[in-house]
Amino acid sequence: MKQLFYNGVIVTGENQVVIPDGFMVVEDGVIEVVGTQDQLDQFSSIPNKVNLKGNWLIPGLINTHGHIGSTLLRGYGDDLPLATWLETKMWPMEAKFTDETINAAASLAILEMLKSGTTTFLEMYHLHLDLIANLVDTSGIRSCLTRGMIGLCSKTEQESKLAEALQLSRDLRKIGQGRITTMLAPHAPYTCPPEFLEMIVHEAKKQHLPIHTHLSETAKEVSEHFTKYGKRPVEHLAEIGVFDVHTLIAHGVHLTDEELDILEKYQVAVSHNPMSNLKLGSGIAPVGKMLKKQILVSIGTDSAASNNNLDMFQEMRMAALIHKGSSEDPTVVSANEAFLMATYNGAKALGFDSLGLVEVGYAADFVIVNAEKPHLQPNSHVLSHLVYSASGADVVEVYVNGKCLVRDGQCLTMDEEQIIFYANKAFKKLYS
Ligand SMILES: CSC[C@H]1O[C@@H](n2cnc3c(O)ncnc32)[C@H](O)[C@@H]1O
Ligand SMILES: [Zn+2]
Repeated sequence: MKQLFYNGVIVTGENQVVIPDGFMVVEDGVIEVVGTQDQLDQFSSIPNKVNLKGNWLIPGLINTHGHIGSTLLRGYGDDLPLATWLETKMWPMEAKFTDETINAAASLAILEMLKSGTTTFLEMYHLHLDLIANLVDTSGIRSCLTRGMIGLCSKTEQESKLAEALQLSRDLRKIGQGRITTMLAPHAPYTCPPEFLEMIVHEAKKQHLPIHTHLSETAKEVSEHFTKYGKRPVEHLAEIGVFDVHTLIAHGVHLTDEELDILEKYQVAVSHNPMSNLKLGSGIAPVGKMLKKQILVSIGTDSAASNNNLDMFQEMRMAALIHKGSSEDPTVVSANEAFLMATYNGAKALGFDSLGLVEVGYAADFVIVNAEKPHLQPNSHVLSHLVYSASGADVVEVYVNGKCLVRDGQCLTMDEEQIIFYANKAFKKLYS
């Protein structure tokens, strides 16, 4: 089906050119034409027309790191450092999770992400990934699903976790009409002994699967790693061969210049999670240095338990602001760089081809932002407003593969009232 979107402001291409009087033609989920209003006559016979009414049409946002399975732990365990938070709050609670908890948590998260303009997300989780995949399927969102593996267990258990991850990888890719991809996800070097990481690398190479892992999130974990192994985590993973396959690391807060050189050499991609890093008191990632080195930096929210929301506009804004403050240099992470990090860089980090831009030949994953909001006036500096002023609450419509998933701020594929009811019901059961 051909669709014509006209009378809009379109943010297009890798350089984020703003077309003030733009239109776009989509056919079978792919962007076919992007042009200016004066060329519109040739397309007037297309029967399915959407008047953008001067609103802004931008690429869908891409969240490259999170744990939507733990969304019901939002607000539980605030104001703690990572290790205490994981050991005394997250892990004991996650041990009580049932399929009902995961369904409620993941539905709530997908609803929140779609309504705030996220069209693709990466999930690292160890429980009921099959249920999460079904929600991806029915909601229409796009996802990279990774079965998180903690290797603090016997070799037999490690083998069974890896076997499950490989089986899930095969099965989940068949769901969601091509919208689901997978990676192998060792949780972190401090929860995955070297022999377990070697097993994972072996399979990743054999199955041509990328690797996703938490890395160097806190100073504590890095210093404990050095005491245990006599080297820093990045060197450790490089020696084990993790970076021989495409790797996306989450966080990368505590990295030396030598470690950044290694990440650059192996073209390791980074998911920058500034809000979670601030909330857990982990620190500020050296993103300015990463960008100078041409390291691919994308943006993730981490979970609602450490953020505490999944709004990629807010995350993008934080990514653009925080490095200016910490380096006392306002040129670090420009609005254009932050926007690219939240869109096209995310697509590349997750290994999706032809995704993350409003450009001919790209998947029609896009978002329409209400240009009439007071905080977006005067409405001429579109990219600046998108990064420094907008939030997910400004999103009015969301499309994935050309299919409308959110219209007038309402999700068409999910029952909001029911999801909120079940989230609170599951939450009460969990805490009773
Ligand atoms: C086994 S994969 C999921 C596992 O990761 C935990 N988690 C959530 N946020 C973080 C983080 O910032 N660093 C490390 N681990 C994290 C989550 O609670 C699950 O147990
Ligand atoms: Zn995480």
